[in-house]
Amino acid sequence: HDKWEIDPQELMLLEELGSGQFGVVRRGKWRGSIDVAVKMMKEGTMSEDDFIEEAKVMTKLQHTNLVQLYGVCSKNRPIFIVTEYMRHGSLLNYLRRHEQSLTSNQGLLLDMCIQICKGMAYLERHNYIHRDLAARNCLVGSENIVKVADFGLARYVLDDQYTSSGGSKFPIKWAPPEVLNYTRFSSKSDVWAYGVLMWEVFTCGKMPYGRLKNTEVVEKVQKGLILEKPKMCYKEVYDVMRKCWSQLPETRPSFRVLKEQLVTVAQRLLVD
Ligand SMILES: Cn1cc(-c2ccnc(-n3ncc4cc(C(C)(C)C)cc(F)c4c3=O)c2CO)cc(Nc2ccncn2)c1=O
Repeated sequence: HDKWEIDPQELMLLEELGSGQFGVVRRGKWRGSIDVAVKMMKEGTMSEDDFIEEAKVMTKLQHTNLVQLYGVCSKNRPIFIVTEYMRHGSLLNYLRRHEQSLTSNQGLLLDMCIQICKGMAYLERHNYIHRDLAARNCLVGSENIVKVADFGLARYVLDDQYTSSGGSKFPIKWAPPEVLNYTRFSSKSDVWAYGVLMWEVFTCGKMPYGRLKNTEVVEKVQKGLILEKPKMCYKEVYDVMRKCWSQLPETRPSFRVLKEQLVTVAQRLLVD
């Protein structure tokens, strides 16, 4: 019995949550009571057989700050990917919608960053690379729980506009020099993206580098230009962000080290 195979008859599909990279995603109920999100994979968007193989590994990645993959319905087409449901949707939309209340609450913003860092430190420990970490790919649940979503899925996207660094959908603004030049992904390229994600959090969802075109960002990043300190961000927090943007991957801290630094900063700031 394949543990990661879900019987579609045990699923009840409810309202649409949005349409992501691979097609429509709907809220659902699994076995009558478990809240789930169901991705219904549009044909031709993903290398399905490779993904189904990888799903066996992904279901084993379990952490409070990772959106849990419950399993797949792979016996018919389109295939369904069934995950944990997060009621407040993407972190990017959440930041933009709650900007007023969030600007005065640095403690909460820092806590969100620490939660994501914990999820990423778990992936790092398991030598698992996200490849598209950004606020749009994190989700918010009840009680300000934040989780990393869609980790590792980038490997199965068939759209070259997304996969090639020259493509229109490639996440240039979250990519370090070694990814821009050689598409060399690693946990340290995830760390660079995490620094940009921290910047997104402390600007309540602004677009990094504003209206600069991707080509201009590539040039500036390679020259060592980095994102400026968000107005409402403590200097100690910005100092951590900057470490994520070291030109050389080996000089960037690991997520394990980042988590310790952020917790220390939080303790010092929130005591005062
Ligand atoms: C689990 N989950 C997923 C989603 C949801 C909905 C639509 N598209 C997506 N997305 N978004 C982004 C995305 C990105 C990728 C990359 C390979 C990394 C490029 C691959 C995906 F497959 C998705 C996807 O499916 C999601 C994210 O997987 C929304 C939820 N929740 C809510 C709640 C309220 N309103 C809206 N959504 C939720 O709980």
